[in-house]
Amino acid sequence: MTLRFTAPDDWRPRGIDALEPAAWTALRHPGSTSVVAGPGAGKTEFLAQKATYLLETGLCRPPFQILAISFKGDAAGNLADRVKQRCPAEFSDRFTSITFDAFTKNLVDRFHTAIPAEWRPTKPYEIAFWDYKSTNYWLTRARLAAPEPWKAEIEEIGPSSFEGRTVGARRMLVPHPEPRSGAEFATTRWWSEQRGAGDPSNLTFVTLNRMAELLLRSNPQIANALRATYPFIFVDEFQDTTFAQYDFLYSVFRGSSAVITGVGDDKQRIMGWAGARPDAFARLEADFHALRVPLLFNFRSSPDLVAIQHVVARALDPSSPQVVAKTGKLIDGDVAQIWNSPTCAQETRHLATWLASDMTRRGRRPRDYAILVKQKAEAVDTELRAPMAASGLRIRNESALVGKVPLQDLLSDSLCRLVVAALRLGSVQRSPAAWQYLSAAVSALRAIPPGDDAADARAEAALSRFLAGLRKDMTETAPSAEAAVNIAEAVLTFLDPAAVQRTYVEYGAGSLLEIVVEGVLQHLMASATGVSTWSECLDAFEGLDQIPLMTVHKSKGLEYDTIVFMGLDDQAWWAHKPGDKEGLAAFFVALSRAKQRAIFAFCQQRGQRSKVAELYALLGQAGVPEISI
Ligand SMILES: Nc1ncnc2c1ncn2[C@@H]1O[C@H](COP(=O)(O)OP(=O)(O)OP(=O)(O)O)[C@@H](O)[C@H]1O
Repeated sequence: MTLRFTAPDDWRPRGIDALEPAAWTALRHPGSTSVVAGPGAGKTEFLAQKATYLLETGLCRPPFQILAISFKGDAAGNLADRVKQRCPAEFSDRFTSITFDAFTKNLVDRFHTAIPAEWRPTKPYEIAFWDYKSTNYWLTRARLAAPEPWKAEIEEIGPSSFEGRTVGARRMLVPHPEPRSGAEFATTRWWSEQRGAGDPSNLTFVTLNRMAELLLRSNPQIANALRATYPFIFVDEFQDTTFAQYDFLYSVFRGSSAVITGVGDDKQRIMGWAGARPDAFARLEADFHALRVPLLFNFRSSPDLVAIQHVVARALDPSSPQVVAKTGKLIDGDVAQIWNSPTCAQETRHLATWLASDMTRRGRRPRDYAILVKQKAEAVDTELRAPMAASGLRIRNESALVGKVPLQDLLSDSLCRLVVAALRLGSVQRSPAAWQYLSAAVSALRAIPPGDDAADARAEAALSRFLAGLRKDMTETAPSAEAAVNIAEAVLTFLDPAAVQRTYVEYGAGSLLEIVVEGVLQHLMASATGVSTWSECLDAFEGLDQIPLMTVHKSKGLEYDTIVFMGLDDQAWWAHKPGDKEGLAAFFVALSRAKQRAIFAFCQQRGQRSKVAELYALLGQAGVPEISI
């Protein structure tokens, strides 16, 4: 098929009215760019437009591709969807949107035998997730095993930052030198144990990042192939780039003709504990000669909320520019409030009744709201269930793990979305969006070349036959955990896991697919229990009528009409110290998820507010009223 390209000067944004002038500068700049902009500036949208521009103008022409790297699966999926909506398939199929972890894992899986033997893991290997407690225990053991002079240094290493900072900042070398410090001793031991202590190897994603960097450093021909495939690299949320991830980009693309576009906001840097570099943008500008372009619009929040955000933004960075709100205010009364309640029972009861009445009064859906917490979403989940139920509402903890995968990540996973689309089509006669999504995916899974209409028609006919059978089964069988497993397995067999693995780059040859399948089955079984129709089961699966509850960290990149931040007190913010930028940034992230309204709930029974006094002072400075509940 011959592609028709648009002349760059004639190209216009797709799906939105316009781009702000600075966004045009960043879009057209031929070299690397660092696009720094506040919340709601449309950074993700900018990447979707830039991808469309490069593909449709032929500045990125076949066989070259764009590699877009995000940190979370839902962000990667969201960006891929936006590009698909904005540009035709013959262009968008050269846009790869993937998480950093999936990308590096995929390289390790594909080129396993090219990893130097000293560090090569078993095949297959397991994915390891370490929590605070077990990392702490591991560090204690490492300290006891360490030579005397290094024990004190290892004792100083914090369990939360060990992987991100200590391990992530070091390269795997061949031959690996003898450690010269406590940090090197602990790092080498960490890798050696993950690789070799058991069979199979048990690797964390940071270790996989490091192995991928080693793989490419030791195999210039693979690195060259990667550079030749992807002349354009996008990185979303660039402020969260870890030492390990930045070093991967540096090692592979520095000195090549690769054009890197990093977008992000230093004021939303809340991943320092996980190893995010404090100087990611500065490094991009120095190492890749990136042009810095600030964006100055906010498309998300109403003007009054943007004014409150600006007070917090200035506390984080006194040079923060005043941004222009492009969305109007749609509510009456305060756009932000602090609620002060004497007891937890009083607070949760008030919240539930207020949510129910606000939803009715404004004709809003549960998913227009989000309850945010600093941590321990499970505890708030337990506390809120009964009062919410009494008001006819349900909440769901999106941070909860389903098997090995957080619910939020599961729902945005490609395979999970395909299963849901098929089950939706099995439970109702018509769902054009689900059909379109599924039939396009089936065509990709069956590897049908673009333009082969006869093969497409055959694949569609097979899909229709499969769905007719599925619909019959779902009509004849009432939802139950057992029935849910049976129908999900039928869908998975039809999709063909091997084809899924070949088609979706994130699954590579490793265990992610199994983790997702296990999560889908487990969550579907739970959703099929206590409902009378399959549609209700799928609504429960997707949480359509449930108010999401999540940590601030999980809320990054998302937006809601109204956010309620619960637990703005010393107890929930136990680690916060006045002046701590990362805590203030978390507060800023929470506040800036709101389109129309932000509520901060303080309960006297939960804790004091001396450590967090500065956050209340900022709200006071911004004119946010405090209401007694
Ligand atoms: N040029 C534009 N015109 C109209 N709406 C836009 C434009 N760009 C973005 N939007 C909308 O504004 C909202 C915020 O965009 P987006 O999520 O891309 O912001 P962001 O900069 O990534 O925000 P954050 O850093 O807070 O996650 C979205 O609803 C998006 O659809």
